[in-house]
Amino acid sequence: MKEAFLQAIPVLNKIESAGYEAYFVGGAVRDFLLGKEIADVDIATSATPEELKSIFSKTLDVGIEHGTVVVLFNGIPYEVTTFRTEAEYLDFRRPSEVQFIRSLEEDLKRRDFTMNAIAMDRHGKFIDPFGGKKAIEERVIRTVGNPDERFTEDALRMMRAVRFYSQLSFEIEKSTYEALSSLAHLLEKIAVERKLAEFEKLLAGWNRMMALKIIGETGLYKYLPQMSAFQKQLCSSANYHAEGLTGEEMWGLLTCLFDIDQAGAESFFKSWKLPVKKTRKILSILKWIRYRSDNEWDAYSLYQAGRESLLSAEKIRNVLQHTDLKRNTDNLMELYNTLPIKQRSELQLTGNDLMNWFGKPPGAWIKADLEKAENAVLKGELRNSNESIREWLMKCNQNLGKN
Ligand SMILES: Nc1ccn([C@@H]2O[C@H](COP(=O)(O)OP(=O)(O)OP(=O)(O)O)[C@@H](O)[C@H]2O)c(=O)n1
Repeated sequence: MKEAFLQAIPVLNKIESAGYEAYFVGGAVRDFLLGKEIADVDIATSATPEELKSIFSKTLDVGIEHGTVVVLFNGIPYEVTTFRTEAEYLDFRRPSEVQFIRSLEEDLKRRDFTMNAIAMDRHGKFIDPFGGKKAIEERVIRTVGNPDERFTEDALRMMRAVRFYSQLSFEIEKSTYEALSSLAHLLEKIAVERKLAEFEKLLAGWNRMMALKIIGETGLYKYLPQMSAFQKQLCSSANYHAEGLTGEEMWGLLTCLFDIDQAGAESFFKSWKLPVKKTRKILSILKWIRYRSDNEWDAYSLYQAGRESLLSAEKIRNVLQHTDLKRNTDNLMELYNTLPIKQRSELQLTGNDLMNWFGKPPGAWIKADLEKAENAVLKGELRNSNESIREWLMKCNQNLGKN
C-alpha cells in the first residue's frame, strides 16, 4: 500500500474500533490502481458526522450538511464522509436532501464512474461492486448504472467524463458517450466556477486536444461560456499537437483557434471567471502572437515581451503552424540571451540620476530619456554604464539644443 494510505490507516482503525465501517474511496483508490501519484486520501464511513466528532478530538465542519467532516490526524487533514444517498436532484446540481445510510454499496452506487466507485479497506482489500477495476484495466470511462440518471443527478459529471478522458486517455463507453450528447443541455444550470475547475483539468490532460473535439462533438460546448460559436474549431482541434503547453498557453491557443481579437479574448476569459492575474498573463502572450504575425523579433520587442511571454507566444505559434518548437525557440533564446539588458532595472540609469545631472524638475522628460537610453543600450549603440549613459545623454541634449 502507498504511504498516503498507510499514514491514514490509524484513522480507519479508530473509526472501526468505535464500531463503524470505514474505507478509502474515490480518486485516491482509482489513482492507486492506475499506479499514479496519490494526492488526497478520502474516507467513507458508516459513522454520522456527529458520531465522528465524538471519536476524534480534532475535527472541522467543512461540509457537514453533505456529511463531510475533516478529521485532523497527526497534522494531516482527511475528508471523512458519511455513506449517503442523495434523495432527489431537483436542480441537476445538488441533491435536495442528503440521506445518511449505513451501507457502503449504496454509497458507491451514487458515485459518477465505475472507476471512482471502488472502496479499499485497511488491509488493502477492494470492494468493487460495479466493476471499477475491470474498467480501469480496459481503460473505459463508464457511469455507475444508468448514465442518464448519473448525469441528471449532477450535470457536472458530463464535464468530468471528458476531463477524465483528457487526463487518462481512456475511451468513453458508448451509452455514457450518448448520454453526453442527449443531456448536454443540463450543463446550463451548472455554475461557471465548477465548469472552470473541470475545464482547467481537461486543458492540462495528455489527451486534451481530443477532449476538446469531444466537447465540440457532443454539444457540451453550447453550454460552456462563450463557446457556442466555435463547434467547428473545437471539432478540428485534434489536428493540432499541443504537447508541452502550460494551462495559460492552452487558453491562449484556444482563443487563437477561435480567431478572437484581444478585446474578445478578454471578454472570453471574463466569462470563464479566470483570475485577473492569469487573464493579464494570457493577454500579454496573445499580444505578442499578434505582433509576430506581422513582424520578426528584434532586440526591442524581445526585451519588451520578456522571456516568459515570448517563449509562450512562440510555443503557441509553433502549435498553430505545425512547426518544430525546439529548433525555433533555441535560436530565439540565443538571440534573447545576447540582449545587454533583460529588464528596466538592469539599466544603469535612474530618474534621480537624470534630475541630478540636468537639474530639472520631474516630468515627462524623465520617461522619454530613460526610454531613449534603454533603446540605445538594446541596439548596442551605447554601453550600459552609468558614466557612458551620462555622457551620451549630455551629448544628445547638446545636439538637441543646437538644432
Ligand atoms: N460530481 C461528482 C463528483 C465526485 N463524485 C465522487 O466523489 C469522488 C471524489 O470527487 P473529487 O475529489 O471531486 O474527484 P476525484 O475523483 O477525487 O478526482 P481528482 O482528485 O482527480 O479531482 C469521486 O471519485 C467520485 O466517486 C461523484 O460521484 N460525482
